[in-house]
Amino acid sequence: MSTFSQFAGSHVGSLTQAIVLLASIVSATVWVLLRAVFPSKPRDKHGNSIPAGPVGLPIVGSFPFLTDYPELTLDYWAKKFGPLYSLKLGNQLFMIISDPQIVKDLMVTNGAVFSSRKEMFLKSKTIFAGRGITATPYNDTWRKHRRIAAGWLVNKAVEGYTHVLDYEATVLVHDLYNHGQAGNVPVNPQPHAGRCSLNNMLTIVFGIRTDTIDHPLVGKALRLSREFMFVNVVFMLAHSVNLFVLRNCTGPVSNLTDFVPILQKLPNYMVTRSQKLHEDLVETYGGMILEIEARMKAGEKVPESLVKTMIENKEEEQLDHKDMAILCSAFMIGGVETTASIMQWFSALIPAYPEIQAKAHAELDRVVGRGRLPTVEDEKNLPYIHAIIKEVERCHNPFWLGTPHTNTQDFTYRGQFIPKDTVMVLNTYTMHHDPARHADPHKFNPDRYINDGTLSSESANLANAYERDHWMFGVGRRICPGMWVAEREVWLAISRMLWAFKMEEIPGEPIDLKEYDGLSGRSPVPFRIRMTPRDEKVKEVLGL
Ligand code: HEM
Repeated sequence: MSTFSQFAGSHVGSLTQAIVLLASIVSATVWVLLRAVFPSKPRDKHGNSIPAGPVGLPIVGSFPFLTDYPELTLDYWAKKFGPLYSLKLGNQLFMIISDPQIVKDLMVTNGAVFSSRKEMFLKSKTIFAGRGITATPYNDTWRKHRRIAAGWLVNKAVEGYTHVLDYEATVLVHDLYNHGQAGNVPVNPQPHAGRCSLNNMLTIVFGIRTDTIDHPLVGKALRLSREFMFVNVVFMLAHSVNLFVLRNCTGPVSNLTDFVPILQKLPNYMVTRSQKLHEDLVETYGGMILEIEARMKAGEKVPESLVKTMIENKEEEQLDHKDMAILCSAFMIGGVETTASIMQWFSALIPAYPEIQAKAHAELDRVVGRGRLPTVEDEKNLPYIHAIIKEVERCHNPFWLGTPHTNTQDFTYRGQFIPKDTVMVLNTYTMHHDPARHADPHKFNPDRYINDGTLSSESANLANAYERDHWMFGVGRRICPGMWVAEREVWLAISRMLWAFKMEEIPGEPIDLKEYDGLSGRSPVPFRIRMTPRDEKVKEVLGL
Protein backbone atom coordinates (compact mmCIF):
# COMPACT_ATOMS: atom_id res chain seq x y z
CA MET A 1 0.00 0.00 0.00
CA SER A 2 1.25 3.33 -0.85
CA THR A 3 1.11 5.20 2.36
CA PHE A 4 0.59 8.88 2.90
CA SER A 5 4.08 9.14 4.29
CA GLN A 6 5.54 7.52 1.15
CA PHE A 7 3.53 9.91 -1.02
CA ALA A 8 4.48 12.90 1.09
CA GLY A 9 8.10 11.73 1.25
CA SER A 10 8.43 11.47 -2.55
CA HIS A 11 6.98 14.99 -2.96
CA VAL A 12 9.10 16.44 -0.20
CA GLY A 13 12.09 14.75 -1.90
CA SER A 14 11.33 16.32 -5.31
CA LEU A 15 10.58 19.67 -3.65
CA THR A 16 13.93 19.55 -1.89
CA GLN A 17 15.64 18.67 -5.17
CA ALA A 18 13.90 21.56 -6.88
CA ILE A 19 14.97 23.96 -4.13
CA VAL A 20 18.55 22.68 -4.27
CA LEU A 21 18.54 23.01 -8.08
CA LEU A 22 17.11 26.54 -7.91
CA ALA A 23 19.60 27.54 -5.20
CA SER A 24 22.46 26.17 -7.32
CA ILE A 25 21.29 28.10 -10.38
CA VAL A 26 20.89 31.32 -8.36
CA SER A 27 24.27 30.99 -6.65
CA ALA A 28 26.00 30.09 -9.94
CA THR A 29 24.42 33.16 -11.58
CA VAL A 30 25.43 35.38 -8.66
CA TRP A 31 28.94 33.89 -8.80
CA VAL A 32 29.22 34.50 -12.58
CA LEU A 33 27.90 38.06 -12.13
CA LEU A 34 30.23 38.75 -9.23
CA ARG A 35 33.18 37.36 -11.21
CA ALA A 36 32.22 39.60 -14.13
CA VAL A 37 31.95 42.65 -11.92
CA PHE A 38 34.77 41.83 -9.49
CA PRO A 39 37.02 39.41 -11.38
CA SER A 40 39.60 37.53 -9.31
CA LYS A 41 43.00 39.14 -9.35
CA PRO A 42 45.33 37.75 -12.01
CA ARG A 43 48.27 35.79 -10.56
CA ASP A 44 51.52 34.41 -11.93
CA LYS A 45 52.40 30.73 -11.65
CA HIS A 46 53.95 31.30 -8.20
CA GLY A 47 50.76 32.86 -6.90
CA ASN A 48 51.99 36.49 -6.96
CA SER A 49 49.01 38.74 -7.63
CA ILE A 50 48.80 42.15 -9.26
CA PRO A 51 49.38 45.13 -6.93
CA ALA A 52 46.39 46.49 -5.03
CA GLY A 53 44.54 49.57 -6.20
CA PRO A 54 41.18 51.32 -6.20
CA VAL A 55 38.08 49.17 -6.74
CA GLY A 56 36.35 50.65 -9.75
CA LEU A 57 32.72 50.52 -10.83
CA PRO A 58 31.27 47.65 -12.88
CA ILE A 59 32.08 47.84 -16.61
CA VAL A 60 33.70 51.31 -16.61
CA GLY A 61 36.20 50.66 -13.78
CA SER A 62 37.90 53.79 -12.42
CA PHE A 63 37.06 55.94 -15.45
CA PRO A 64 34.52 58.24 -13.68
CA PHE A 65 37.21 59.25 -11.14
CA LEU A 66 39.71 60.25 -13.81
CA THR A 67 37.73 62.55 -16.06
CA ASP A 68 38.96 65.87 -14.62
CA TYR A 69 42.48 66.54 -13.32
CA PRO A 70 43.31 62.79 -13.47
CA GLU A 71 46.81 63.51 -12.13
CA LEU A 72 45.35 64.66 -8.80
CA THR A 73 43.33 61.45 -8.38
CA LEU A 74 46.34 59.34 -9.37
CA ASP A 75 48.45 61.27 -6.85
CA TYR A 76 45.86 60.65 -4.11
CA TRP A 77 45.80 56.92 -4.91
CA ALA A 78 49.64 56.80 -5.01
CA LYS A 79 49.62 58.02 -1.40
CA LYS A 80 47.02 55.41 -0.49
CA PHE A 81 48.18 52.34 -2.47
CA GLY A 82 51.91 52.99 -2.87
CA PRO A 83 54.37 53.56 -5.72
CA LEU A 84 53.03 50.75 -7.94
CA TYR A 85 49.29 50.20 -7.99
CA SER A 86 46.72 48.86 -10.42
CA LEU A 87 43.36 50.05 -11.71
CA LYS A 88 40.98 49.13 -14.48
CA LEU A 89 39.38 51.24 -17.19
CA GLY A 90 36.76 49.16 -18.97
CA ASN A 91 38.44 45.86 -19.82
CA GLN A 92 42.00 47.26 -19.64
CA LEU A 93 44.38 46.77 -16.72
CA PHE A 94 46.56 49.80 -15.89
CA MET A 95 49.49 50.14 -13.49
CA ILE A 96 50.56 53.49 -12.16
CA ILE A 97 54.25 53.99 -11.34
CA SER A 98 55.10 56.84 -8.97
CA ASP A 99 58.68 56.10 -7.93
CA PRO A 100 61.83 56.86 -10.01
CA GLN A 101 63.60 53.59 -9.11
CA ILE A 102 60.60 51.47 -10.18
CA VAL A 103 60.38 53.49 -13.41
CA LYS A 104 64.06 52.78 -14.06
CA ASP A 105 63.88 49.08 -13.08
CA LEU A 106 60.94 48.42 -15.37
CA MET A 107 61.24 50.81 -18.28
CA VAL A 108 65.02 51.15 -18.60
CA THR A 109 66.60 48.00 -17.14
CA ASN A 110 63.79 45.88 -18.60
CA GLY A 111 63.28 48.09 -21.63
CA ALA A 112 63.12 45.03 -23.90
CA VAL A 113 59.83 44.12 -22.17
CA PHE A 114 58.33 47.53 -21.29
CA SER A 115 58.70 49.55 -24.51
CA SER A 116 55.54 48.80 -26.40
CA ARG A 117 52.32 50.79 -26.69
CA LYS A 118 48.75 49.57 -26.53
CA GLU A 119 47.20 50.01 -29.95
CA MET A 120 44.54 52.45 -28.81
CA PHE A 121 41.49 52.28 -31.06
CA LEU A 122 41.19 56.06 -31.46
CA LYS A 123 44.77 57.35 -31.35
CA SER A 124 46.69 54.52 -32.96
CA LYS A 125 44.28 52.63 -35.20
CA THR A 126 41.96 55.45 -36.29
CA ILE A 127 43.92 58.72 -36.24
CA PHE A 128 47.38 57.36 -37.10
CA ALA A 129 46.13 54.35 -39.16
CA GLY A 130 48.57 52.05 -37.32
CA ARG A 131 51.64 53.98 -38.48
CA GLY A 132 52.24 56.77 -35.95
CA ILE A 133 55.65 56.47 -34.28
CA THR A 134 54.27 57.77 -30.96
CA ALA A 135 51.47 55.18 -30.91
CA THR A 136 52.76 52.02 -32.63
CA PRO A 137 53.65 48.89 -30.64
CA TYR A 138 57.31 47.91 -30.31
CA ASN A 139 57.59 46.48 -33.83
CA ASP A 140 59.45 46.90 -37.12
CA THR A 141 57.23 49.79 -38.28
CA TRP A 142 58.10 51.66 -35.09
CA ARG A 143 61.84 50.88 -35.47
CA LYS A 144 61.87 52.19 -39.03
CA HIS A 145 59.95 55.39 -38.21
CA ARG A 146 62.05 56.02 -35.08
CA ARG A 147 65.29 55.61 -37.09
CA ILE A 148 64.06 58.04 -39.78
CA ALA A 149 62.89 60.53 -37.11
CA ALA A 150 66.19 60.27 -35.23
CA GLY A 151 68.05 61.26 -38.39
CA TRP A 152 66.48 64.71 -37.93
CA LEU A 153 66.34 64.88 -34.16
CA VAL A 154 69.59 63.54 -32.64
CA ASN A 155 71.80 66.25 -31.13
CA LYS A 156 74.25 66.19 -34.07
CA ALA A 157 71.40 66.80 -36.53
CA VAL A 158 70.06 69.64 -34.34
CA GLU A 159 73.46 71.39 -34.57
CA GLY A 160 72.87 71.57 -38.33
CA TYR A 161 69.71 73.66 -38.01
CA THR A 162 70.31 75.55 -34.78
CA HIS A 163 70.53 78.72 -36.92
CA VAL A 164 66.80 78.18 -37.69
CA LEU A 165 65.89 77.90 -33.98
CA ASP A 166 68.03 80.98 -33.29
CA TYR A 167 66.30 82.97 -36.03
CA GLU A 168 62.77 82.00 -34.94
CA ALA A 169 63.51 82.91 -31.30
CA THR A 170 64.63 86.36 -32.45
CA VAL A 171 61.47 86.73 -34.55
CA LEU A 172 59.44 85.77 -31.46
CA VAL A 173 60.97 88.58 -29.39
CA HIS A 174 60.62 90.96 -32.32
CA ASP A 175 56.89 90.14 -32.70
CA LEU A 176 56.22 90.43 -28.97
CA TYR A 177 57.89 93.87 -29.03
CA ASN A 178 55.76 94.98 -31.98
CA HIS A 179 52.44 93.48 -30.86
CA GLY A 180 52.94 94.84 -27.36
CA GLN A 181 53.79 98.24 -28.92
CA ALA A 182 56.98 98.39 -26.87
CA GLY A 183 55.15 97.65 -23.63
CA ASN A 184 52.29 100.07 -24.23
CA VAL A 185 49.53 97.50 -24.85
CA PRO A 186 48.88 94.09 -23.27
CA VAL A 187 49.90 91.08 -25.30
CA ASN A 188 48.92 87.41 -25.26
CA PRO A 189 52.21 85.57 -25.90
CA GLN A 190 50.46 82.26 -26.75
CA PRO A 191 49.96 82.55 -30.55
CA HIS A 192 53.48 83.96 -30.90
CA ALA A 193 54.98 81.04 -28.98
CA GLY A 194 52.82 78.72 -31.12
CA ARG A 195 54.10 80.25 -34.36
CA CYS A 196 57.73 80.10 -33.17
CA SER A 197 57.45 76.34 -32.47
CA LEU A 198 55.43 75.79 -35.63
CA ASN A 199 58.04 77.51 -37.81
CA ASN A 200 60.80 75.40 -36.31
CA MET A 201 58.92 72.19 -37.11
CA LEU A 202 57.80 73.42 -40.56
CA THR A 203 61.42 74.13 -41.44
CA ILE A 204 62.65 70.74 -40.22
CA VAL A 205 59.81 68.76 -41.76
CA PHE A 206 58.96 70.68 -44.96
CA GLY A 207 61.67 73.31 -45.41
CA ILE A 208 59.15 76.20 -45.19
CA ARG A 209 58.10 78.81 -42.61
CA THR A 210 55.22 81.22 -42.00
CA ASP A 211 55.80 84.95 -41.73
CA THR A 212 52.85 86.10 -39.61
CA ILE A 213 50.45 84.68 -37.02
CA ASP A 214 47.69 85.42 -39.57
CA HIS A 215 49.15 82.95 -42.11
CA PRO A 216 46.38 80.32 -42.81
CA LEU A 217 48.78 77.44 -42.02
CA VAL A 218 49.31 78.78 -38.46
CA GLY A 219 45.61 78.43 -37.61
CA LYS A 220 45.27 75.11 -39.43
CA ALA A 221 48.38 73.39 -37.98
CA LEU A 222 47.74 74.62 -34.45
CA ARG A 223 44.10 73.53 -34.68
CA LEU A 224 45.15 70.03 -35.76
CA SER A 225 47.66 69.54 -32.94
CA ARG A 226 45.29 71.01 -30.39
CA GLU A 227 42.49 68.77 -31.63
CA PHE A 228 44.87 65.83 -31.20
CA MET A 229 46.30 66.69 -27.81
CA PHE A 230 44.27 69.24 -26.03
CA VAL A 231 40.69 69.70 -27.03
CA ASN A 232 37.60 68.57 -25.22
CA VAL A 233 34.42 69.45 -27.05
CA VAL A 234 32.10 71.13 -24.57
CA PHE A 235 28.43 71.14 -25.44
CA MET A 236 26.83 74.13 -23.81
CA LEU A 237 23.33 75.12 -22.89
CA ALA A 238 22.98 78.85 -23.36
CA HIS A 239 26.33 80.54 -22.63
CA SER A 240 27.69 78.98 -19.54
CA VAL A 241 25.93 75.77 -18.62
CA ASN A 242 27.88 72.73 -19.77
CA LEU A 243 25.51 70.05 -21.01
CA PHE A 244 28.23 67.48 -21.48
CA VAL A 245 31.85 67.25 -22.46
CA LEU A 246 33.25 64.99 -25.14
CA ARG A 247 36.70 64.09 -23.97
CA ASN A 248 39.94 64.46 -25.81
CA CYS A 249 40.47 61.42 -28.10
CA THR A 250 44.09 60.67 -27.25
CA GLY A 251 44.77 61.13 -23.52
CA PRO A 252 45.94 57.99 -21.70
CA VAL A 253 42.79 57.86 -19.56
CA SER A 254 40.60 60.39 -21.31
CA ASN A 255 37.99 58.29 -23.09
CA LEU A 256 36.20 54.96 -22.69
CA THR A 257 35.96 54.11 -26.38
CA ASP A 258 39.48 52.63 -26.25
CA PHE A 259 38.63 50.30 -23.37
CA VAL A 260 34.98 49.31 -23.87
CA PRO A 261 35.08 47.55 -27.28
CA ILE A 262 31.30 47.72 -27.84
CA LEU A 263 31.58 51.55 -28.01
CA GLN A 264 33.87 51.16 -31.06
CA LYS A 265 31.04 49.42 -32.94
CA LEU A 266 28.17 51.74 -31.97
CA PRO A 267 27.54 55.16 -33.56
CA ASN A 268 29.99 57.24 -31.55
CA TYR A 269 31.07 60.84 -32.00
CA MET A 270 34.57 60.11 -30.64
CA VAL A 271 35.12 57.69 -33.53
CA THR A 272 33.74 60.17 -36.09
CA ARG A 273 36.01 62.93 -34.72
CA SER A 274 39.04 60.65 -34.86
CA GLN A 275 38.28 59.63 -38.46
CA LYS A 276 37.90 63.29 -39.41
CA LEU A 277 41.19 64.17 -37.72
CA HIS A 278 42.94 61.36 -39.63
CA GLU A 279 41.54 62.72 -42.92
CA ASP A 280 42.55 66.29 -42.04
CA LEU A 281 46.11 65.24 -41.16
CA VAL A 282 46.57 63.26 -44.38
CA GLU A 283 45.00 66.03 -46.46
CA THR A 284 47.04 68.85 -44.88
CA TYR A 285 50.47 67.27 -44.42
CA GLY A 286 50.06 64.70 -47.21
CA GLY A 287 49.09 67.59 -49.52
CA MET A 288 52.28 69.46 -48.60
CA ILE A 289 54.34 66.32 -49.35
CA LEU A 290 52.72 66.00 -52.79
CA GLU A 291 53.60 69.61 -53.57
CA ILE A 292 57.26 69.08 -52.65
CA GLU A 293 57.35 65.83 -54.65
CA ALA A 294 55.94 67.62 -57.70
CA ARG A 295 58.57 70.36 -57.40
CA MET A 296 61.33 67.77 -57.12
CA LYS A 297 60.00 65.89 -60.17
CA ALA A 298 60.02 69.17 -62.10
CA GLY A 299 63.75 69.47 -61.31
CA GLU A 300 63.32 72.33 -58.84
CA LYS A 301 65.84 72.54 -55.97
CA VAL A 302 63.93 72.25 -52.69
CA PRO A 303 65.37 72.96 -49.22
CA GLU A 304 66.72 70.07 -47.14
CA SER A 305 63.96 68.64 -44.93
CA LEU A 306 62.56 65.43 -43.47
CA VAL A 307 60.13 65.23 -46.41
CA LYS A 308 62.88 65.63 -49.00
CA THR A 309 64.89 62.82 -47.33
CA MET A 310 61.82 60.56 -47.20
CA ILE A 311 60.91 61.18 -50.86
CA GLU A 312 64.49 60.45 -51.94
CA ASN A 313 64.57 57.19 -49.94
CA LYS A 314 60.97 56.05 -50.15
CA GLU A 315 61.62 52.96 -52.35
CA GLU A 316 64.56 51.80 -50.28
CA GLU A 317 62.69 52.46 -47.00
CA GLN A 318 59.40 51.12 -48.41
CA LEU A 319 57.45 54.19 -47.37
CA ASP A 320 54.07 54.82 -48.98
CA HIS A 321 52.31 58.19 -49.09
CA LYS A 322 50.33 57.54 -45.91
CA ASP A 323 53.48 56.48 -44.01
CA MET A 324 55.12 59.79 -44.93
CA ALA A 325 52.01 61.86 -44.13
CA ILE A 326 51.62 60.22 -40.72
CA LEU A 327 55.33 60.55 -39.82
CA CYS A 328 55.14 64.25 -40.69
CA SER A 329 51.95 64.51 -38.60
CA ALA A 330 53.77 62.95 -35.63
CA PHE A 331 56.44 65.68 -35.88
CA MET A 332 53.88 68.45 -36.33
CA ILE A 333 51.81 67.19 -33.39
CA GLY A 334 54.63 66.14 -31.07
CA GLY A 335 56.88 69.08 -31.79
CA VAL A 336 54.66 72.17 -31.82
CA GLU A 337 52.16 72.51 -28.97
CA THR A 338 54.65 70.83 -26.60
CA THR A 339 57.51 73.34 -26.78
CA ALA A 340 55.01 76.19 -27.21
CA SER A 341 53.29 75.03 -24.03
CA ILE A 342 56.52 75.43 -21.99
CA MET A 343 57.05 78.95 -23.39
CA GLN A 344 53.43 79.74 -22.52
CA TRP A 345 53.65 78.39 -18.96
CA PHE A 346 56.84 80.41 -18.47
CA SER A 347 55.11 83.59 -19.67
CA ALA A 348 52.09 82.90 -17.47
CA LEU A 349 54.16 82.16 -14.35
CA ILE A 350 56.98 84.67 -14.41
CA PRO A 351 54.96 87.93 -14.02
CA ALA A 352 54.08 86.79 -10.48
CA TYR A 353 57.78 86.63 -9.53
CA PRO A 354 59.45 90.04 -10.00
CA GLU A 355 62.30 89.06 -7.65
CA ILE A 356 63.09 85.98 -9.79
CA GLN A 357 63.03 88.12 -12.94
CA ALA A 358 65.37 90.68 -11.31
CA LYS A 359 67.83 87.89 -10.46
CA ALA A 360 67.62 86.53 -14.02
CA HIS A 361 68.14 90.00 -15.50
CA ALA A 362 71.20 90.54 -13.31
CA GLU A 363 72.71 87.22 -14.47
CA LEU A 364 72.00 88.01 -18.14
CA ASP A 365 73.48 91.50 -17.87
CA ARG A 366 76.60 90.17 -16.15
CA VAL A 367 77.22 87.32 -18.62
CA VAL A 368 75.73 88.48 -21.93
CA GLY A 369 75.59 92.27 -21.53
CA ARG A 370 73.13 94.55 -23.30
CA GLY A 371 74.74 94.56 -26.75
CA ARG A 372 73.51 91.18 -28.05
CA LEU A 373 70.93 88.43 -27.46
CA PRO A 374 71.88 85.32 -25.47
CA THR A 375 72.89 82.33 -27.61
CA VAL A 376 73.09 78.57 -27.22
CA GLU A 377 76.76 78.87 -26.21
CA ASP A 378 75.79 81.08 -23.23
CA GLU A 379 73.63 78.41 -21.59
CA LYS A 380 76.40 76.83 -19.49
CA ASN A 381 77.29 80.27 -18.09
CA LEU A 382 73.69 81.18 -17.17
CA PRO A 383 72.82 78.66 -14.43
CA TYR A 384 69.91 80.68 -13.05
CA ILE A 385 68.08 80.95 -16.41
CA HIS A 386 68.78 77.22 -16.94
CA ALA A 387 67.26 76.56 -13.48
CA ILE A 388 64.16 78.68 -14.23
CA ILE A 389 63.43 76.54 -17.30
CA LYS A 390 63.84 73.26 -15.41
CA GLU A 391 61.55 74.57 -12.67
CA VAL A 392 58.84 75.61 -15.18
CA GLU A 393 59.03 72.07 -16.61
CA ARG A 394 58.81 70.48 -13.15
CA CYS A 395 55.79 72.58 -12.18
CA HIS A 396 53.99 72.45 -15.53
CA ASN A 397 54.83 69.26 -17.37
CA PRO A 398 52.40 69.36 -20.33
CA PHE A 399 52.01 65.54 -20.05
CA TRP A 400 51.42 64.64 -16.41
CA LEU A 401 50.61 61.06 -17.43
CA GLY A 402 53.32 60.77 -20.10
CA THR A 403 52.60 58.44 -23.00
CA PRO A 404 52.00 55.03 -21.43
CA HIS A 405 54.12 52.00 -22.31
CA THR A 406 52.93 48.37 -22.31
CA ASN A 407 54.81 45.14 -21.60
CA THR A 408 55.10 42.47 -24.26
CA GLN A 409 55.30 39.56 -21.78
CA ASP A 410 54.21 38.64 -18.25
CA PHE A 411 56.58 40.08 -15.64
CA THR A 412 56.86 39.79 -11.87
CA TYR A 413 58.47 42.70 -10.04
CA ARG A 414 59.23 42.55 -6.30
CA GLY A 415 56.54 39.89 -5.85
CA GLN A 416 53.94 41.82 -7.85
CA PHE A 417 52.55 40.36 -11.05
CA ILE A 418 52.35 42.55 -14.18
CA PRO A 419 50.42 40.59 -16.85
CA LYS A 420 51.39 41.02 -20.53
CA ASP A 421 49.73 44.06 -22.21
CA THR A 422 49.25 46.07 -19.00
CA VAL A 423 49.19 49.83 -19.69
CA MET A 424 52.03 51.33 -17.60
CA VAL A 425 51.50 55.00 -16.70
CA LEU A 426 54.36 57.23 -15.54
CA ASN A 427 52.82 59.27 -12.73
CA THR A 428 55.02 62.33 -13.22
CA TYR A 429 52.79 64.61 -11.14
CA THR A 430 53.55 62.61 -8.00
CA MET A 431 57.25 62.30 -8.84
CA HIS A 432 57.54 66.04 -9.61
CA HIS A 433 55.88 66.87 -6.28
CA ASP A 434 57.70 64.43 -4.02
CA PRO A 435 58.66 66.48 -0.91
CA ALA A 436 61.56 64.10 -0.22
CA ARG A 437 63.15 65.20 -3.49
CA HIS A 438 61.67 68.71 -3.90
CA ALA A 439 61.19 70.53 -0.60
CA ASP A 440 57.99 72.64 -0.52
CA PRO A 441 57.04 71.05 -3.88
CA HIS A 442 54.18 73.39 -4.83
CA LYS A 443 56.41 76.47 -4.63
CA PHE A 444 57.96 77.82 -7.85
CA ASN A 445 61.60 77.98 -6.80
CA PRO A 446 64.29 77.85 -9.52
CA ASP A 447 67.01 77.74 -6.83
CA ARG A 448 66.31 74.02 -6.36
CA TYR A 449 68.04 73.42 -9.74
CA ILE A 450 70.87 75.94 -9.35
CA ASN A 451 73.56 73.25 -9.10
CA ASP A 452 72.12 71.09 -11.87
CA GLY A 453 74.01 72.04 -15.00
CA THR A 454 72.74 69.04 -17.03
CA LEU A 455 70.54 69.26 -20.05
CA SER A 456 67.36 67.22 -19.51
CA SER A 457 68.49 64.94 -22.34
CA GLU A 458 71.67 64.26 -20.30
CA SER A 459 69.87 64.04 -16.96
CA ALA A 460 67.69 61.23 -18.38
CA ASN A 461 70.81 59.03 -18.48
CA LEU A 462 71.91 59.54 -14.86
CA ALA A 463 72.62 56.28 -13.04
CA ASN A 464 70.70 57.45 -9.96
CA ALA A 465 67.07 57.80 -11.04
CA TYR A 466 66.27 60.00 -8.00
CA GLU A 467 68.70 62.63 -9.31
CA ARG A 468 66.98 63.04 -12.69
CA ASP A 469 65.76 66.66 -13.09
CA HIS A 470 62.21 65.77 -14.20
CA TRP A 471 60.28 63.21 -16.24
CA MET A 472 58.72 65.50 -18.84
CA PHE A 473 60.32 63.70 -21.80
CA GLY A 474 59.31 60.19 -20.71
CA VAL A 475 61.73 57.31 -20.30
CA GLY A 476 63.58 54.36 -21.81
CA ARG A 477 63.53 53.26 -25.42
CA ARG A 478 60.42 55.37 -26.19
CA ILE A 479 61.84 58.54 -24.58
CA CYS A 480 61.04 61.67 -26.59
CA PRO A 481 63.44 61.71 -29.55
CA GLY A 482 62.72 65.45 -29.97
CA MET A 483 64.20 66.45 -26.61
CA TRP A 484 67.43 67.93 -28.00
CA VAL A 485 65.62 70.23 -30.41
CA ALA A 486 62.93 71.00 -27.79
CA GLU A 487 65.48 72.02 -25.13
CA ARG A 488 67.42 74.25 -27.50
CA GLU A 489 64.27 75.88 -28.83
CA VAL A 490 62.87 76.54 -25.36
CA TRP A 491 66.25 77.84 -24.13
CA LEU A 492 66.57 80.36 -26.95
CA ALA A 493 62.98 81.59 -26.61
CA ILE A 494 62.93 81.95 -22.81
CA SER A 495 66.44 83.36 -22.35
CA ARG A 496 65.70 85.98 -25.02
CA MET A 497 62.30 86.93 -23.60
CA LEU A 498 64.01 87.45 -20.24
CA TRP A 499 66.86 89.40 -21.84
CA ALA A 500 64.46 91.74 -23.66
CA PHE A 501 61.47 92.28 -21.37
CA LYS A 502 60.19 92.95 -17.92
CA MET A 503 57.03 90.83 -17.81
CA GLU A 504 54.13 91.98 -15.62
CA GLU A 505 50.52 91.09 -14.87
CA ILE A 506 47.87 93.56 -16.08
CA PRO A 507 46.12 95.08 -13.02
CA GLY A 508 42.63 93.52 -12.74
CA GLU A 509 43.53 90.60 -15.05
CA PRO A 510 44.90 87.89 -12.75
CA ILE A 511 46.49 84.94 -14.57
CA ASP A 512 44.86 81.61 -13.84
CA LEU A 513 47.63 79.08 -13.22
CA LYS A 514 45.37 76.39 -11.84
CA GLU A 515 43.12 75.98 -14.87
CA TYR A 516 44.41 74.71 -18.16
CA ASP A 517 43.38 73.78 -21.66
CA GLY A 518 43.27 70.11 -22.50
CA LEU A 519 43.68 66.66 -21.01
CA SER A 520 46.47 64.76 -22.72
CA GLY A 521 48.60 67.88 -23.25
CA ARG A 522 48.39 71.03 -21.16
CA SER A 523 48.76 74.72 -21.86
CA PRO A 524 47.53 77.69 -19.84
CA VAL A 525 44.12 79.20 -20.52
CA PRO A 526 44.36 82.48 -22.50
CA PHE A 527 45.95 85.40 -20.64
CA ARG A 528 47.49 88.79 -21.35
CA ILE A 529 50.58 90.38 -19.86
CA ARG A 530 52.60 93.55 -20.28
CA MET A 531 56.02 92.98 -21.88
CA THR A 532 58.02 96.17 -21.37
CA PRO A 533 61.39 96.40 -23.17
CA ARG A 534 64.07 96.63 -20.48
CA ASP A 535 65.90 99.50 -22.18
CA GLU A 536 66.58 101.23 -25.51
CA LYS A 537 69.16 98.56 -26.36
CA VAL A 538 66.35 96.07 -27.08
CA LYS A 539 65.13 98.06 -30.07
CA GLU A 540 68.68 98.51 -31.33
CA VAL A 541 69.69 94.83 -30.97
CA LEU A 542 66.45 93.68 -32.65
CA GLY A 543 67.19 96.10 -35.51
CA LEU A 544 63.84 97.88 -35.16
C1 HEM B 1 58.59 70.31 -24.41
C2 HEM B 1 58.55 69.56 -25.48
C3 HEM B 1 58.23 68.09 -25.52
C4 HEM B 1 57.71 67.26 -24.56
C5 HEM B 1 57.30 67.63 -23.14
C6 HEM B 1 57.61 65.95 -25.13
C7 HEM B 1 57.18 64.82 -24.44
C8 HEM B 1 57.17 63.56 -24.95
C9 HEM B 1 56.81 62.37 -24.20
C10 HEM B 1 56.38 62.34 -22.74
C11 HEM B 1 56.91 61.32 -25.03
C12 HEM B 1 56.64 59.85 -24.67
C13 HEM B 1 57.89 59.25 -24.08
C14 HEM B 1 57.71 57.85 -23.55
O1 HEM B 1 57.03 57.04 -24.17
O2 HEM B 1 58.22 57.54 -22.45
C15 HEM B 1 57.32 61.82 -26.33
C16 HEM B 1 57.49 61.05 -27.44
C17 HEM B 1 57.75 61.58 -28.69
N1 HEM B 1 58.07 62.89 -28.99
FE1 HEM B 1 58.17 64.40 -27.69
N2 HEM B 1 58.03 66.00 -26.43
C18 HEM B 1 58.42 67.28 -26.70
C19 HEM B 1 58.95 67.75 -27.88
C20 HEM B 1 59.06 67.02 -29.03
C21 HEM B 1 59.58 67.52 -30.27
C22 HEM B 1 60.13 68.92 -30.52
C23 HEM B 1 59.49 66.51 -31.16
C24 HEM B 1 59.92 66.64 -32.59
C25 HEM B 1 59.46 66.04 -33.58
C26 HEM B 1 58.91 65.35 -30.49
C27 HEM B 1 58.64 64.12 -31.04
C28 HEM B 1 58.27 62.99 -30.34
C29 HEM B 1 58.08 61.68 -30.95
C30 HEM B 1 58.22 61.36 -32.43
C31 HEM B 1 57.76 60.79 -29.90
C32 HEM B 1 57.43 59.31 -30.02
C33 HEM B 1 58.61 58.45 -29.56
C34 HEM B 1 58.30 56.96 -29.59
O3 HEM B 1 57.19 56.53 -29.27
O4 HEM B 1 59.21 56.20 -29.91
N3 HEM B 1 58.67 65.70 -29.18
N4 HEM B 1 57.48 63.18 -26.25
